[in-house]
Amino acid sequence: MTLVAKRDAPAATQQRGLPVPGFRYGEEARAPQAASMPTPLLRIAGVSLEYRTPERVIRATHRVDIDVYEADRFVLLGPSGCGKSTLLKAVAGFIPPIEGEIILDGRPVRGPGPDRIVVFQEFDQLPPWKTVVQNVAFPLRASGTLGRREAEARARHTIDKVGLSRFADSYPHQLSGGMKQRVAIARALAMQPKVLLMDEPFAALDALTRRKMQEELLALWDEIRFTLLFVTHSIEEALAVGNRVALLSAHPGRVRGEFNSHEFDLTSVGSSAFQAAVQRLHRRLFDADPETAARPAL
Ligand SMILES: Nc1ncnc2c1ncn2[C@@H]1O[C@H](COP(=O)(O)OP(=O)(O)OP(=O)(O)O)[C@@H](O)[C@H]1O
Repeated sequence: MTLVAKRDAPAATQQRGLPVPGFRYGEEARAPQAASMPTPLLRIAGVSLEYRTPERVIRATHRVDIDVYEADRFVLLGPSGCGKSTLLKAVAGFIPPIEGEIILDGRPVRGPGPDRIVVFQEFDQLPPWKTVVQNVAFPLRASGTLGRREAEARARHTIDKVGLSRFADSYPHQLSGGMKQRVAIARALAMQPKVLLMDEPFAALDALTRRKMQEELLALWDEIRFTLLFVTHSIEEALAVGNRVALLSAHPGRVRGEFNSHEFDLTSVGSSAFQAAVQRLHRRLFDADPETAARPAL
């Protein structure tokens, strides 16, 4: 695991598990010269977010700075209530920052848009009366993005990309959980978003199913290389799913550090290097916070 002060190599330049040119592993790793870095696809710059109720103002995040590059699997990791979901909602365009700016592909985010799609936990709840192709085509039609024929063609193309063309005319109940997740992600990818947003998508699942879903997600990323912003409060999940992890402090969320985790995947989970990384992140998350120091790694 590499700790970097600010930002790390974009996934587009990485092979999972292989060193990135210009990077060294270990605590002394340095980010390459700014001139050699591509422009971030998503820039969260000094973003503070608040909720206002008649009684009080709740600050959810405080001056968060994060750069996400194309094809990153970028994870927001932090304890419950640190503002991860709020940050994701702000990127989705549902909550405007009270200070700072969110910039996607050079343009400030001013509201929701089809260039940012949230994949919800309920990927197991695809409308059962629609076939896979109908499920994937539905948002394209409902949003007025494409007409019937074009939507079906795009849906079939995307279903092919996620490796489900043999099941295009099947119904959800004929698919495994992992296949349903692929359909849900295909539905999002068919909209050709710039970033996929996932908020604790596997939190409600049992350990085995969760692992299967994580495998499916990573396999899909290997094939398609979409850009992912993923929220979790599980340190293990963050290290296994992400190539970069931003650690947020307890309420209000501030970035406590950024970690390069692309040397890990699900096969590393039992390794001593992985466990050492978990411990290090755990200390980093909780050490300076006596109230939460006693909490176990999730
Ligand atoms: N609609 C809301 N109105 C007022 N306060 C809110 C609202 N939603 C969230 N909050 C507060 O904002 C803070 C951040 O909440 P948020 O849900 O973003 O945290 P989180 O890190 O995603 O937590 P968890 O891991 O438990 O989902 C918390 O203190 C929470 O109580």
